[in-house]
Amino acid sequence: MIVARGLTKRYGSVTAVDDLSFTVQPGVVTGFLGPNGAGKSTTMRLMLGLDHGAGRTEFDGRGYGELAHPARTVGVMLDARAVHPGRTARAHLSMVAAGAGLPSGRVDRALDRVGLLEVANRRAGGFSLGMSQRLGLAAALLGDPGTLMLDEPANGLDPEGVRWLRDLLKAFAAEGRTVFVSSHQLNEMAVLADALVVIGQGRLVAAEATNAFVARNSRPEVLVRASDPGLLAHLLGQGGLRAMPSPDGALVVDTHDTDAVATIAMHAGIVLRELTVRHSSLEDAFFAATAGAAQFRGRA
Ligand SMILES: Nc1ncnc2c1ncn2[C@@H]1O[C@H](COP(=O)(O)OP(=O)(O)OP(=O)(O)O)[C@@H](O)[C@H]1O
Repeated sequence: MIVARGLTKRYGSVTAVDDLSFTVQPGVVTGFLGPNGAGKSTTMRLMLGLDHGAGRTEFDGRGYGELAHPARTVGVMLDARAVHPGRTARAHLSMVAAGAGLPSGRVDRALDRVGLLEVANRRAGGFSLGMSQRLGLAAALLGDPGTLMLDEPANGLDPEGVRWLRDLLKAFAAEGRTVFVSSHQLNEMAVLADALVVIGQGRLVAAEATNAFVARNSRPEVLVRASDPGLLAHLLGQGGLRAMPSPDGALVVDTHDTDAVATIAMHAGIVLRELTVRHSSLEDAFFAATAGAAQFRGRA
C-alpha cells in the first residue's frame, strides 16, 4: 500500500503540487489522471524523494529512502528515455541490476518478459519509443517488487503492446501487489484501472473506485427514437423531463428512468424504436471533473 500525505512542491511562484494526500491500495490497479501540467510527474518524483518538497509518502509503512531494498520493494519507471543511448538493452539492465544488488540472471528474464530478448544487444539509442518503454518496464520489474509506479507506461506502445501491458499490470495487481500508473489514455484506463487518483492544478480532484468516479461525474441520459419526436419531447417536458433533439432525429432525455419515458410515449400512442440508457465514459467523467482545472486547451 502507498500512503501519500501533504505532498507539496513549488517552482518559484508555481505551486505544482498542492497539499496532495491519497492512498493507493494493493490488489487493484490505480490510475493516476490529470490534464497536462496537473502535477502527476512531479507528484511521482516527490513520492520517491527525487524532488525536494513537503509531505511524506510511505510504501508499506516506510519512506522510499528508508527502504532496505528499494528495487525489490518499488519498481519505478518515470522516464523511459533516461537510458544511455550507446548502451545495449542488456548492458543497461545489467547495470541497473548490479546497482540494486540483484542477480544478473534476472536481466534476460526481464528482457524476455517485455519482449526485448531478441534485441538485447542493440543500442538503446536506436530504440523506438515503444521499445524504450518496454526497456523501462523491464528495469522496473527487475527486482520483482511488491509495488509498481509507472509514469505513462503505455506511451508509444502498439495495440498489442497496450494489451500486453494491461494483462501484465492486472496480473501483477491480482497477486496482491500495488500498481500506481499515470496515463492520458482514458479509454485504456477505463478498462485497466479499478481505482483512480485524479488531480487538477496540483490539487486532488478525486480518489475513488473508477465506477464511482464515472457515476459521480455523469449525467443520466436516455436515448429515444420515436415515431413523433416533437410530440414526445413536448409531453416529456410536461412531465418534467428535459429532452434535447439530436441531429439524427433521436431525443436525449435527462433521466435514466426508461419506464417513465416509455409510459408517456405509450399513453400518447407514440411508437418507440429505441430506448437506451446511455452510460458516460471515463473520458466524459474526466472532462466533467477537471473542467476548471485544465491549464492548456487547444482549439478544434
Ligand atoms: N523543473 C521544473 N521547473 C519549473 N516548473 C516545473 C518543473 N517541472 C514541472 N514544472 C511545472 O509544474 C507543473 C506540473 O508539471 P508536471 O510535469 O508534474 O505535470 P504532469 O501532470 O506530469 O504533466 P503532463 O501530463 O503534461 O506530463 C507544471 O506547471 C510545470 O510547468
